[in-house]
Amino acid sequence: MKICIYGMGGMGSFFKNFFENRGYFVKGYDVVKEKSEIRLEEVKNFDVIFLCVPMDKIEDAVSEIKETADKNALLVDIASVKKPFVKIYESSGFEWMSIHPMFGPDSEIGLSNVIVVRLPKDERAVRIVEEFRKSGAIVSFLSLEEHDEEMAKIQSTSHFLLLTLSYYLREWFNEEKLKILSPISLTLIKLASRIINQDWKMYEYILENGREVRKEIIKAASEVDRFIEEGKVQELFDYLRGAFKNGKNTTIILDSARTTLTPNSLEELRGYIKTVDSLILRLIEKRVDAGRRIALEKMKRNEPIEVSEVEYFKLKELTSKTSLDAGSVSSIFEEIMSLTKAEEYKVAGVEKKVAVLGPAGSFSEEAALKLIDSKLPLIYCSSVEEIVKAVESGKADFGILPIENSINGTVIPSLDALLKHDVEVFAETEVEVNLNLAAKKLIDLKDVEVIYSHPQAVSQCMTFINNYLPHAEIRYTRSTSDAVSLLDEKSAAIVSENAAKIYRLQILRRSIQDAKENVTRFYVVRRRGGEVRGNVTALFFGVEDKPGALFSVLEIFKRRNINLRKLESRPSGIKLGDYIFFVEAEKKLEEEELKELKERTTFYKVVGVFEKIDRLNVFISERKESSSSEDRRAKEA
Ligand SMILES: NC(=O)c1ccc[n+]([C@@H]2O[C@H](COP(=O)([O-])OP(=O)(O)OC[C@H]3O[C@@H](n4cnc5c(N)ncnc54)[C@H](O)[C@@H]3O)[C@@H](O)[C@H]2O)c1
Ligand SMILES: O=C(O)C(=O)C[C@]1(C(=O)O)C=C[C@@H](O)C=C1
Repeated sequence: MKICIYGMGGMGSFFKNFFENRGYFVKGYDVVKEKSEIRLEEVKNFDVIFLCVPMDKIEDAVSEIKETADKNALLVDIASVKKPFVKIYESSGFEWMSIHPMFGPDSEIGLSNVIVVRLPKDERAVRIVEEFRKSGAIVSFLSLEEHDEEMAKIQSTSHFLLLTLSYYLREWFNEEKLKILSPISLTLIKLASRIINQDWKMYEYILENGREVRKEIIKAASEVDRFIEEGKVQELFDYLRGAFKNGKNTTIILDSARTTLTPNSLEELRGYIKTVDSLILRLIEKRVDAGRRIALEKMKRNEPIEVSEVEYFKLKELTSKTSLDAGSVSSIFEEIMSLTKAEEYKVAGVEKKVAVLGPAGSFSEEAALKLIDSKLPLIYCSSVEEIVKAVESGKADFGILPIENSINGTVIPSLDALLKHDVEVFAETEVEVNLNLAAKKLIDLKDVEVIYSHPQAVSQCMTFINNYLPHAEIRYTRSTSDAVSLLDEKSAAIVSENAAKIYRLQILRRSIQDAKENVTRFYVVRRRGGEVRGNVTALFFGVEDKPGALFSVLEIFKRRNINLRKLESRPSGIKLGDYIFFVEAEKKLEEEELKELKERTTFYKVVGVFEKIDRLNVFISERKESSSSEDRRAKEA
């Protein structure tokens, strides 16, 4: 979906950033050359046109668009009132949708209201609404007539009252008066100034739309006056409380109004910073509170607490909005997000975090689910090295990495990461691997032009591919579930059943792996220093480059009657032909054996002594037993 923003003023720039940050191709056109990124003729290359010109320019803009744009383009109207423009859109020949963003260009989308006034049966329109919803906006629906009626009550009233207030105070008010204002009057005056200093034409449309309402307000003012004159203020308050119940949480509004002032002396500047600091603190508390509620929702949905893509895009968006040093701004928000996550983990009862290979639907996730039964503690990493690093740095308490598959053998990147980094293998588990060919829709195998998957998964399915998909091109991805994001109508992915379910794919063929008995073994790693259990030792060692060097090490195991489950060699990375060996010895090696190893090797590194496990405790003890206690906790909170 290519989006053209037609009119790159306040709202136009807002929508350009909004869609660009969500990965869309967006370009802006404006009559003012400096603001324009494309020429008018290029508007024809776009399939959605957001009309962001002032209301008095809508008619001209639609005529211009009619001359140039593709007739299949979708027009998006964002005007503040609707009735005056319906005919223009209806006669334009374009499909059109109409929304009203109930916020200004300087606002944040989260919890902002977006009113959908006309939603055609068009995939693009639905997608636009979905983007708002996904960004935390509150989306409501009103008909065209209802919209203008409601806007008279909503916008015409507040603008009329603020204009009336400033009109009344016009001769009295000056900057000196700021020193004696109350927080409420300061807030109102600041809001009035905001309106007065914007484009009057937009307000003219809005105020005109509220002709009846204005008369009613004047009447209401004299009724309120009568209550006061007759000594019935309590009655007035009681009466109004019926409708306006909640006055809490308003201190932040009043304190924020003070941050719009300009301090002068050093003392005032320090006072200003104090107010800002306390606002930041209160806002962080509110943010953490929202995180706690998110955690409850994640518990219900069994979703991980940590969502690194959300964090990544958040930091990207935040740093793009400021001229402050991007690194410092990122660090501050990373810290704030850590605090939020720590509280989320507390609410969910997660004591230990677990790094797995992502994204969701990978076999590593399946191994984790087998051991933990919950996705809450999972941190999805994009490579096995990232898993090991997460454990090494303390970001995760445990890491689950594939070490060996019954068909493909050793997972080399896992070995390399274990050699390079300092973590301890303390457990292992096995997962049966069932691979399926899946696509976005049910298609014939002969129509599959591309197959996406992880190299290991592909090599496990070569017989099937050679027999049924010899014509298809194979493209490798970082994980089986990563393949899903690349799918189009003519491609298929080799994925787990879990991934097919998560990503709503159609399974074209089940169990396509060569050997029906297909098992992957996973290591569970932690930082060094935990209690040692089990009787298999995993270790690396190096030997001198001379005849019999490897034999002399293996001789130790033979003589001591220690069976080796595994023997792998990896290039040392120092010079060609120089190798490092990895073994799994079926014994917890003792001092004596290690001493002998030391004598016959150039180096050795024990990566762990491990046992087979089928549970991994990661929740605080009281929560461990059942998911019904999880439900209870969610309800209590
Ligand atoms: N500003 C708000 O708070 C707000 C809130 C909700 C909805 N809206 C609606 O958004 C629309 C735009 O408002 P705004 O505040 O962004 O206006 P704006 O004045 O900030 O920007 C309008 C832009 O349109 C350009 N323009 C004018 N005529 C043009 C033409 N014929 N072709 C191409 N570009 C042209 C101008 O150069 C300017 O850059 C209006 O319909 C308004 O009702 C505004
Ligand atoms: O958006 C969420 O899912 C949150 O839990 C909030 C939040 C955050 O602090 O911003 C915290 C954890 C996630 O990793 C992403 C974001």
